[in-house]
Amino acid sequence: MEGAHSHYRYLSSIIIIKFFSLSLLLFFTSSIQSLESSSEVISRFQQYLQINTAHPNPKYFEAADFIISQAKTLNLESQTLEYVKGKPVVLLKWPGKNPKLPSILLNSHTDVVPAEHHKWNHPPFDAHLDLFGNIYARGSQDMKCVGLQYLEAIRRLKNSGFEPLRTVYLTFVPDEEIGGHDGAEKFAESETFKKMNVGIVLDEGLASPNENYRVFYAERSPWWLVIKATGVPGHGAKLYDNSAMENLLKSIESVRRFRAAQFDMVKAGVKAEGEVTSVNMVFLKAGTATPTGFVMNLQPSEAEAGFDIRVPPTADPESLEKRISEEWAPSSRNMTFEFKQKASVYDNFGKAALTATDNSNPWWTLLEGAVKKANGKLGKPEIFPAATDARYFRNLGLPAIGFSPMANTPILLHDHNEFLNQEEYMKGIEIYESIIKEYTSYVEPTRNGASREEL
Ligand SMILES: CSCC[C@H](NC(C)=O)C(=O)O
Ligand SMILES: [Zn+2]
Ligand SMILES: [Zn+2]
Repeated sequence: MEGAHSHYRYLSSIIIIKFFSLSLLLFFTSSIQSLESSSEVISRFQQYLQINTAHPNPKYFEAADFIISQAKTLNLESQTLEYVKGKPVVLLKWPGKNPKLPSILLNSHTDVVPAEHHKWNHPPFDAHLDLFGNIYARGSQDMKCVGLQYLEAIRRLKNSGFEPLRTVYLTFVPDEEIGGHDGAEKFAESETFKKMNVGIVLDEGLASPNENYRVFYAERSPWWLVIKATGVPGHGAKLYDNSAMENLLKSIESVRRFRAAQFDMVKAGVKAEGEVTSVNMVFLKAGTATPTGFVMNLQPSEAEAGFDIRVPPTADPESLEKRISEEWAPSSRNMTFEFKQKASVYDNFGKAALTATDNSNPWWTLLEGAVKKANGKLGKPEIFPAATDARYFRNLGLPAIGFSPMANTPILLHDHNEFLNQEEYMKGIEIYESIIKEYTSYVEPTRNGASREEL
């Protein structure tokens, strides 16, 4: 009896051991499989990063060919629009089951800012993957990551058999880094865009050093101001009023007082970066130059300075214009001014270009829900401090949300050694998978509670 019992125990332990080794084997096989597929995903990201699309000579057609080849593997419709020669806009389409419903536009730009190669630890177009999983490349954060994450999310959805109700469009646009005038601006004004019947646009955001993704509902308008002073020239040893330098310095003092007051509100935590008007002097031009240097004993008759000003959509642009003409460049002090760029804070209908972040905007609520479902956390919605292509869509009165899913990542756009960790990149794909699923499945409810789709 005793022997039979121990024999039974022996057999059952063998069965248990076999069961565990089989599960272990299955576990490792599936990990290896997912490791393989994630390495393919990362390798596609590296390929895109390796295409040098830096200004002033971006390889736009190489980037377009790469995107189109990816689109083919996904069975997406593709077309290349060339509003300006040499500047392709690649438009991809994943048709929805109900083409009458407003569509979703996922936008990204293909260009990147130049890099000072010798100041990087890894060459900026090698897309080097280091031991920590960090991928170093210009564009890894701004914003080739987002462009390919959209595509990888679609790949996963397609592989799972998902079919969207709404149509998804993707645009890969040129020239964002130099203003977007020959890219997103022309596209947003086009007949093609009108026919797409877009309901919501997603565009770029910024990395977040903490666990909360940053998300943007508006942006500050760039005003690039040049002020010029003229004045009486004279001997460098003479004290007199109304020299060009003195006239310009009075303006600079006034600008600095304004700047400090705005910055103090940010420092005190009263306002966020995007909620104040920033002004930074970006050049100073004056003096009488000779081949051996500036003349030191001559007060020049002309002096000028340039300022990068960013105006939030919540600011009063008229009062800032008044300040510029009365305090920063008053004609009474022999001053003139011109704008190299002056984007309106209003949309085409004269309203502040803001995308609602409450339940009046279903796309906002859906985004919040989708990020949560994918185990991501959103920070408080912000005003983007600089300019993105999203402004061209908001100007048309469309909702546009700036979002680049990069948490726990230092903000390195336009910086040396820009990188993104591969795990963060993979997590971002899951986030977009969730967003695209929610967005494309959304059916607008009607007053009586039924959905428009049912009617
Ligand atoms: C004014 S067009 C240039 C666009 C650029 N965008 C970013 C994100 O740096 C900027 O705000 O300076
Ligand atoms: Zn960008
Ligand atoms: Zn940029």
